[in-house]
Amino acid sequence: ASLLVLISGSGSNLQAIIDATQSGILKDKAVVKHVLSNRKKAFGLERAAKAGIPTSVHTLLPYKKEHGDEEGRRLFDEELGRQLVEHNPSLIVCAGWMHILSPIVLNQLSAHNIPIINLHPALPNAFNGIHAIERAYEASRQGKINETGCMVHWVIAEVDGGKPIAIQRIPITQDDTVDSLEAKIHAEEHKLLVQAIHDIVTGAVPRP
Ligand SMILES: N[C@@H]1O[C@H](COP(=O)(O)O)[C@@H](O)[C@H]1O
Repeated sequence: ASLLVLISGSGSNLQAIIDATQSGILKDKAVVKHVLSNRKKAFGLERAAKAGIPTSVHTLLPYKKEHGDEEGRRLFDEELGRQLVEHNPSLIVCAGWMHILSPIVLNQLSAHNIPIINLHPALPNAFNGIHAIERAYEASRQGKINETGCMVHWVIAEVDGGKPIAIQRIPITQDDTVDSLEAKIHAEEHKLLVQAIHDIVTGAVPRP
């Protein structure tokens, strides 16, 4: 199976996928065909280059500058969808991709039957959107929750709202700090994402 990975930052989850395709559970089952970032400075691009994986950068700002916010975003999304379809991967993986995928992009992908998944550092419908780890930590300090987690889900237009594929619950302890909680979540994410990709490309998890 060919994977196209979307990133915006450090790429530690991309690295977990690359390692798994080279010597882990994805060996001979999947390859990372291309890495696309919406940020030029994303360290994940260096990780991909080091692994010999083709990369590209597609940024929103030039579109906004030339066409204004709304039209710029629409044209950015249309071009993003066109590029993703052109690569024609078996599966698109959002691994730390921080741009909301609009129906403009998702409709192009479903028209070409290309499935897309996302990784989110919280449990389903608990802390959708940004700063999920910090918000979970704050809620735990207020005694509202004592666990959080991470999930891999199918992408739909509702941010982090798609059907979960895999979930990992993570306890929040009294002596946790935001940093220790973040470290716990990232460690689990690396395993959960690789396992979810494995289960999709081997057919253990049916496509939506
Ligand atoms: N959306 C969130 O962004 C983070 C990306 O980490 P990295 O893969 O860039 O290290 C992950 O925690 C992911 O859940």
